[in-house]
Amino acid sequence: MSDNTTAPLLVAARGGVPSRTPVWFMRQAGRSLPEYRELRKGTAMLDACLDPEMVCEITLQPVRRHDVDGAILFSDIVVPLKAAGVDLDIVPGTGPVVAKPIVTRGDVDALPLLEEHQVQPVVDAIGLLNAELGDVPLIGFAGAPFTLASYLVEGGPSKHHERTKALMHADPELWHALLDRIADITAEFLRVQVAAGVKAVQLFDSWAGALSERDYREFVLPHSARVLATVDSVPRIHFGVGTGELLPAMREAGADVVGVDWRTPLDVAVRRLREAAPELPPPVVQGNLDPALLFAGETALRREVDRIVAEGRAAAGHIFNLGHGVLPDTDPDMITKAVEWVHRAR
Ligand SMILES: Cc1c2[nH]c(c1CCC(=O)O)Cc1[nH]c(c(CCC(=O)O)c1C)Cc1[nH]c(c(CCC(=O)O)c1C)Cc1[nH]c(c(C)c1CCC(=O)O)C2
Repeated sequence: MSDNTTAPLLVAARGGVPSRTPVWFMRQAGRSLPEYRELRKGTAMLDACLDPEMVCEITLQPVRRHDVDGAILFSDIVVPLKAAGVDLDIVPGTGPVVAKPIVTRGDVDALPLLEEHQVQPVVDAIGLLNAELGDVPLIGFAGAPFTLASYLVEGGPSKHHERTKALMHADPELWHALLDRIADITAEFLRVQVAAGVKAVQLFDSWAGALSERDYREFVLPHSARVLATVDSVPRIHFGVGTGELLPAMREAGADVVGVDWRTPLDVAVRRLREAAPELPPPVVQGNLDPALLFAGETALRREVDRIVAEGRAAAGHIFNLGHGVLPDTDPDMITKAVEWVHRAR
């Protein structure tokens, strides 16, 4: 098995010069692929996530099909909560739904911690994957404390996160106790993945963009920082949606690579990161094709790919990705083409 030290994704993540611009797509494994839909027939999402052979096969599907430079472990941000014993499910078309949302101190104290044996199927899947993947690095991931807290407090997906923000401001002590507990679970889940052999990790704080920078720094950053500090032996990617105002703070939390959504051009993101922390090494970024542009036809898509590769040159390293996940109705051939164009762009 290779140690992937020359894999373009890992070279770029360290700010080096890769042999080609590395590219992978968030949600590359999943509903855009007919072979995924076929395999998942009759198996619930969370059951699939805890079946090592299925996790291995679904993780490999986009690697075989698209020639991407990274494999993202097929799982979900709520898997460690479910494995630890939280009563929740992933409802098709809705997302994670929690049976008993968190309201009181008693609810927080009752949140279980994660024990390694509870995610043994994920450990087994990582073993199977590393035997199959060759030089393509496997990326592990977890949901960040704020995004997981939003599901636990709201009880499901939320547009405005009003219960979450109300708890944060009305009872900061309870809020910090909750995030502390979630950070323990998330940190343990990432630690287990790294020990099992993932080569990089991504911390998804998908909904952090709902916060002001002030609230992010006070109520979220210290907890995400504690999580990221536990996995400093591998490159750490930190991503959220709508986080143009938060990019320097998200880097400060301990990111080696800052994920950028499509709203902020990469050269602008790099300038913000540099200006906020001139003492740090030049920034490395990941992003940031708008997932909707995979529907725009070849001419428009190619133009966008070229623009993003050019803007990414402002960074010390650039990992090409979407600005958020692949949409379910995406034509997989457009993903394959986008990957080809990223690799050819000079
Ligand atoms: C917020 C969030 C979730 N899950 C995740 C996030 C963070 C990333 C983001 O911001 O999109 C992370 C996630 N979820 C999934 C992956 C797999 C790996 C990959 O990126 O390819 C990853 C990295 C699989 C999945 N997770 C889910 C699916 C779809 C379920 C299915 O195929 O039956 C997949 C492939 C379910 C899920 N899980 C979640 C949602 C909102 C949904 C969609 C619900 C729906 O519309 O049906 C919560």
